[in-house]
Amino acid sequence: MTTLQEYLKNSGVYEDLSKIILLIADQAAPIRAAFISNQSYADSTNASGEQQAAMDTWADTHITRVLAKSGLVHAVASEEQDDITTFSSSSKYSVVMDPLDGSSLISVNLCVGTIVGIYDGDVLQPGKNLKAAFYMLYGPMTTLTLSVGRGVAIFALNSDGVYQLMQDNVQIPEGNLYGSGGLRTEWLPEHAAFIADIEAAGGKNRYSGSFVADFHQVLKYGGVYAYPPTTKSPDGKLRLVFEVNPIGFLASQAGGAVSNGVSSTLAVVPARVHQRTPIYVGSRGMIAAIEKIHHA
Ligand SMILES: O=P(O)(O)OC[C@H]1O[C@](O)(COP(=O)(O)O)[C@@H](O)[C@@H]1O
Ligand SMILES: [Mg+2]
Ligand SMILES: [Mg+2]
Repeated sequence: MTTLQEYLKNSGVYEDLSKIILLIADQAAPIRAAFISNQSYADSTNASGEQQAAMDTWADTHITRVLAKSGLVHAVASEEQDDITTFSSSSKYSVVMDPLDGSSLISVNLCVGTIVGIYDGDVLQPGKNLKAAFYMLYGPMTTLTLSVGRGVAIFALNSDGVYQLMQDNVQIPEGNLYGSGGLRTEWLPEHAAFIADIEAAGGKNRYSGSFVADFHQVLKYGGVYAYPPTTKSPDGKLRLVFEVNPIGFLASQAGGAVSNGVSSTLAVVPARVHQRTPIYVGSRGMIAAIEKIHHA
């Protein structure tokens, strides 16, 4: 059995970066334990104007507090915080996070997760500069899907509270599952044509309302997750910094791709911490197909 600690050591990851990854990964257990007493939806909204779930703020406060105490990072940018939080630390690392992704599913006990990216330097960097990207997925198992720039590995938290390696060198196969956000009546013609082509080829709709869960299915089975531009929201719904970059980095490390429908989002330099972007992420063939439609 290879543990997360051993994987990081064998991958030659710098000690301080490993410590940050291990520290955040270890918050999966307290986050899972908090669900039962944080089922409500607060009357507060986040910087994206979305109603916050009690678990959104609980996970955000908890992880931020743990990172502050550790002295291991100099800044955190969170989906649930208006501004970047800075710490008096000499660390060169900063963290971007969606502390709880899939918030609408908390009260129906479906799969949600925590998405994290780690930079050397500040947080407003393109996703291709990430030094680590990972997500914890709170499902039947607690899993951690991670890349430190040497491919993608999946770990599961075992009964001893140790993350054990389940799969290394994960590769996204070509596949035709699709999950698409947005109201069908608000899709733009290019997206509608893309989905129609997938369905005509026998593609199945797999969309749960949790980006991190839907992506994990695409990572394993192939296909595409999309939150497209719509007539009401030309930039789609997901945030570039906290959601699209870490997951897009993982997809690219697993032989897949990420795009805004026209080109890769990994090269985009974020102008604002909460900026949204349309996203298509998954099998290379799927991303090539949507970009071909836009370039036609
Ligand atoms: O309810 P919609 O519009 O389908 O949006 C669902 C999408 O929104 C999200 O819940 C946004 O993430 P948060 O839950 O972190 O806000 C994604 O996880 C999910 O894919
Ligand atoms: Mg999210
Ligand atoms: Mg969230």
